[in-house]
Amino acid sequence: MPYHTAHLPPPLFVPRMSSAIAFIGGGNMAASLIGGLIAAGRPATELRVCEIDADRRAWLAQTFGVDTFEAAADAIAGARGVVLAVKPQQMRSALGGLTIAPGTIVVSIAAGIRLDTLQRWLGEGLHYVRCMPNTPALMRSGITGLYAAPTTPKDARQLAEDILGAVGDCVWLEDETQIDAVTALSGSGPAYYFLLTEVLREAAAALGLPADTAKRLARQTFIGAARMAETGTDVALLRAQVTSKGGTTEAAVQHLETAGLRRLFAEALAAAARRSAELGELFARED
Ligand SMILES: NC(=O)C1=CN([C@@H]2O[C@H](COP(=O)(O)OP(=O)(O)OC[C@H]3O[C@@H](n4cnc5c(N)ncnc54)[C@H](O)[C@@H]3O)[C@@H](O)[C@H]2O)C=CC1
Ligand SMILES: O=C(O)[C@@H]1CCC=N1
Repeated sequence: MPYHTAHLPPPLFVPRMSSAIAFIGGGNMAASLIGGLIAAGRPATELRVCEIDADRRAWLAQTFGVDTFEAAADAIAGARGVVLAVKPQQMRSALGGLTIAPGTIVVSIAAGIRLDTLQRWLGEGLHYVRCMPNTPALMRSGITGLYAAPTTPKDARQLAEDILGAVGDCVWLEDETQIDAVTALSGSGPAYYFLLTEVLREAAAALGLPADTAKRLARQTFIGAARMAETGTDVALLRAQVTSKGGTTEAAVQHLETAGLRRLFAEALAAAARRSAELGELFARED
């Protein structure tokens, strides 16, 4: 001890608040989030991933320069935030026997797993945020619905928003049950869009266009239309601008309306929301 400090008491140990974020599950959604966080300026050294698949671990380490672990306990040690990013059906076993330090922020992106279930599995003393992102997160064009109980501290909400905000927009929800509707709309939504693209290109091919040409036209039409919607102009107005009185669009739209397109989508979204709630019930019954 240097001479001039010899008479002083030893310094108090003040633990430095870790800024590390650990992912449990390093699949598609985790990779999108990790890519987004790194692009947003978070050092790869602050990110760790627990992934059971060895090839995937190697890919994650090579692609992002993050530390990877086979055991969740090693990945989460000292982390400030833990992102739960395994499939819902894999969650229970991924979290089995895991003890997360009190005060840690737990951000779940799993479909259909309620906060009360997570709390029962992982215990109290943690700060939970439930999120529903979507796959355009890969292009940093995602949108995520987030919910946290009113008592959740601001810094926990902020960390969740930093993570999901790195890959797109964030929308806070007032009630956890709204996550079911978010899952039905934006969570599953990219699939509806891709399905519509498939349906349109098949229909155009049936009208006599070469398959490749139909594919190109269908894809670019949606991309172009999405860019127009991105300006913020109401899509109903954009639709009206395409729809000439007595013209071709009117003929098609009238057919879709009469055939019950709106009802079909209302039923489809209701089915997705119902499934999300059902999964919530199923997982709530798991020990
Ligand atoms: N794919 C989507 O459109 C969306 C998915 N989600 C949610 O995101 C979560 C992840 O989904 P994806 O990335 O699509 O799945 P994924 O299958 O690509 O990734 C899951 C990863 O977890 C790994 N894994 C499985 N068990 C593990 C364990 N015990 N410990 C460590 N790693 C383990 C798997 O090897 C895999 O790499 C799911 O809960 C899903 O509900 C949320 C929004 C959209
Ligand atoms: O299909 C699913 O269950 C997940 C949730 C939203 C998108 N994919």
